[in-house]
Amino acid sequence: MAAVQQLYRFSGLNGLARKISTNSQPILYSNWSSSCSWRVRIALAIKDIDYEIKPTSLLKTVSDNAYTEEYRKVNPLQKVPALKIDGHKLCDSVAIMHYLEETRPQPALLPQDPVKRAKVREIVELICSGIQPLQNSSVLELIGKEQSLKWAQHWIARGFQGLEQVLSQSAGRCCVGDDLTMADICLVPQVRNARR
Ligand SMILES: O=C(O)/C=C/C(=O)CC(=O)CC(=O)O
Repeated sequence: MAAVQQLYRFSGLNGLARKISTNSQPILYSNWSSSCSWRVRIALAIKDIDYEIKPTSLLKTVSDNAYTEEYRKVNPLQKVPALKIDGHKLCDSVAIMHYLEETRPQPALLPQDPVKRAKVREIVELICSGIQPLQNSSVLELIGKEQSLKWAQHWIARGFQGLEQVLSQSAGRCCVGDDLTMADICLVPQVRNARR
């Protein structure tokens, strides 16, 4: 699908190579394996916002990890992503995407049409509330090794079955019509989660 290829180009997986420059540049606390961090990297790339990336490990044994007291001041839930931008500190990938959309409207990540906007939000919600939180690493750790694969597969399969039904009505080249939106930004990292 052309849109998916486009998103991979936008993914910022090569974000580590981004140069660190002035203080006024946004700072993204991100982890390569975090699908939520990936959403924000895609949004920043689509909107052509240059930023500094702070790789934030999810392993307590590695320095610059998310479980330090220092990072707790950045994100009280000690999750990635977090974005420092315009003198503010923002957490939660969906809230960050909306902030970017409202402060830097072009290229738009939401359609103009209210029905299409609602559909984008429905898909975002389906993925970001209905799938991703149920299969993220902190939840799977609590479920335990024996049950975690079955658990993750169950919620991912259930979510994608619902999603496919929604997309059969809404999609063109992208999730809603032919233009890239927040829905596509959330879909691609979730597909990667499902495959791994
Ligand atoms: O910012 C969010 O929307 C949610 C973040 C998380 O749940 C942490 C995380 O990185 C989980 C993941 O993407 O694998």
